[in-house]
Amino acid sequence: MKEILDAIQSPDTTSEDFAHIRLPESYRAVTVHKDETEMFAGLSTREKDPRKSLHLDRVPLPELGPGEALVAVMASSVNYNSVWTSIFEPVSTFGFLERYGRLSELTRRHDLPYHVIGSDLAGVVLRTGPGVNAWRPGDEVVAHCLSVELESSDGHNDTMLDPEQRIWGFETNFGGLAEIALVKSNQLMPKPDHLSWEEAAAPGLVNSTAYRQLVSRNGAGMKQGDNVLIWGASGGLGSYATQFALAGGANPICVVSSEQKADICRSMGAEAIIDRAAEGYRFWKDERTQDPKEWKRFGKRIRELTGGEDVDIVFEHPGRETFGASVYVTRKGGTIVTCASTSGYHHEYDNRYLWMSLKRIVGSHFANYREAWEANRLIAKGKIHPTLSKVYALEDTGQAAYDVHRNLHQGKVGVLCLAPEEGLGVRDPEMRARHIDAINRFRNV
Ligand SMILES: C/C=C/C(=O)SCCNC(=O)CCNC(=O)[C@H](O)C(C)(C)COP(=O)(O)OP(=O)(O)OC[C@H]1O[C@@H](n2cnc3c(N)ncnc32)[C@H](O)[C@@H]1OP(=O)(O)O
Ligand SMILES: NC(=O)C1=CN([C@@H]2O[C@H](COP(=O)(O)OP(=O)(O)OC[C@H]3O[C@@H](n4cnc5c(N)ncnc54)[C@H](OP(=O)(O)O)[C@@H]3O)[C@@H](O)[C@H]2O)C=CC1
Repeated sequence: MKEILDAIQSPDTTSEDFAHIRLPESYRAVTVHKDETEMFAGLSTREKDPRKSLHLDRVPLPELGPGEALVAVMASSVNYNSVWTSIFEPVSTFGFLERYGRLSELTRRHDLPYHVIGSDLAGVVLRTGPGVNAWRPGDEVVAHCLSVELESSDGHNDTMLDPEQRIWGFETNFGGLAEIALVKSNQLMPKPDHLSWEEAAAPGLVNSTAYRQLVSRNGAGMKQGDNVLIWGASGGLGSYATQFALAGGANPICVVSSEQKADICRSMGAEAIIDRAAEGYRFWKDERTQDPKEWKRFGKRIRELTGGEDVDIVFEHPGRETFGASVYVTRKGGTIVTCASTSGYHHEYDNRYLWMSLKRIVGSHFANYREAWEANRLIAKGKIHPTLSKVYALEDTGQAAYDVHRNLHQGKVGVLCLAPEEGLGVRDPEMRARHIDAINRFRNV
């Protein structure tokens, strides 16, 4: 591994050198174990501790197949899907690996008693498999997390609709929280030159998801002037949704749960901010009963902030706890676009407010290659910035996932994999200098 790291850090290493570099037989990777899927049985979601289930193991290097690439991972980031994996909710990810393993001889590699997790990376291509022409050893890359087979016609208008669509490092093995990752070559995109490895690894999954959910015509198709209600506006998804709304001439109404988070939203340029903790909204009276008076109080607050207007788009992901309110506060003809259900996946809302006011609920999930590419291009052009707050060592990934699970973090939490320290990998210092305040906005807050 030292030879690989030295090659990456030397400016003189050629693609040819990378192509001939010796690959190790094994590498260090963050895993969950199949024989531990019941370890949290009987505990509440909150009590399930990722620090107990995430392991740093040495695992064998997988064989490289056609259309694939092995990438030396310099840095990765924690996504909420890794939290779900680590607490074995809503289902154990080993079911995904078993199902994928049944597909073909090649996919059988993924069905193992351990799952190498992680759905983001920034690093360097080490080897490419047969049929890969667009990428070469030595290319500095980030990887998006859409894995598709594309053997069916269904996915050929929009690859997210492929019946064999999977999220890499969640529904496939050999993910990015490791020293080496296995990806399909159509997951690769150029690493933005002005960012360090850990900064480049931070946006990927959430930036692409927020782009499809909010900006793309496959999602809400946001336009200039739209009022956009953004739940968790300083979190992983929300910190990018807020930037897209501002950059696209829309008006974000940012919901957060502390004054500190409100300050971060202000520093991004948002003006309309609701501190849900300070204002004490209780959309549910008890486990089964919602309180429409609270939806109305929330809607009034939005109208105060917008000069009397309701929201065109709700950027939804908390799910059960907020969904009834989200449907209520959307304007006539508006859109509730949802990609998750962090607080519970059985939603309840009053359907009269949906049909009588001609509102739409749109489901959105990750992004196709083109959408991920467009989202990454905006990062590379310095129009949208990483929201990295804190960086952990690979061996501390359990703590990093714990922070995200307990909502102790801001923006994104990074993980150094092969990178020995933060700040490496910047290839365009001039451009970086122009954007340094925005790049560092979330650091250490
Ligand atoms: C990028 C980051 C993203 C995120 O972070 S998202 C958040 C994390 N993700 C999650 O929380 C989602 C985790 N996944 C799940 O919970 C489950 O994954 C799903 C609920 C999404 C799906 O569950 P399943 O059991 O895989 O699907 P089924 O459809 O209930 O069962 C599969 C069997 O049911 C058959 N079936 C499907 N549709 C129908 C139908 N309409 N009528 C009859 N049968 C149907 C299939 O064919 C198949 O059958 P056969 O088992 O024999 O292969
Ligand atoms: N389908 C897809 O493609 C994707 C789905 N996801 C899913 O989206 C969800 C959020 O992911 P991500 O943004 O990265 O996570 P984060 O934890 O980084 O951010 C979520 C934010 O939501 C807010 N929040 C949490 N719980 C509640 C609640 N009960 N009510 C209101 N607000 C709440 C919090 O902000 P605050 O406390 O400040 O209000 C928090 O910062 C996860 O479930 C994840 O799995 C993520 C990416 C892609």
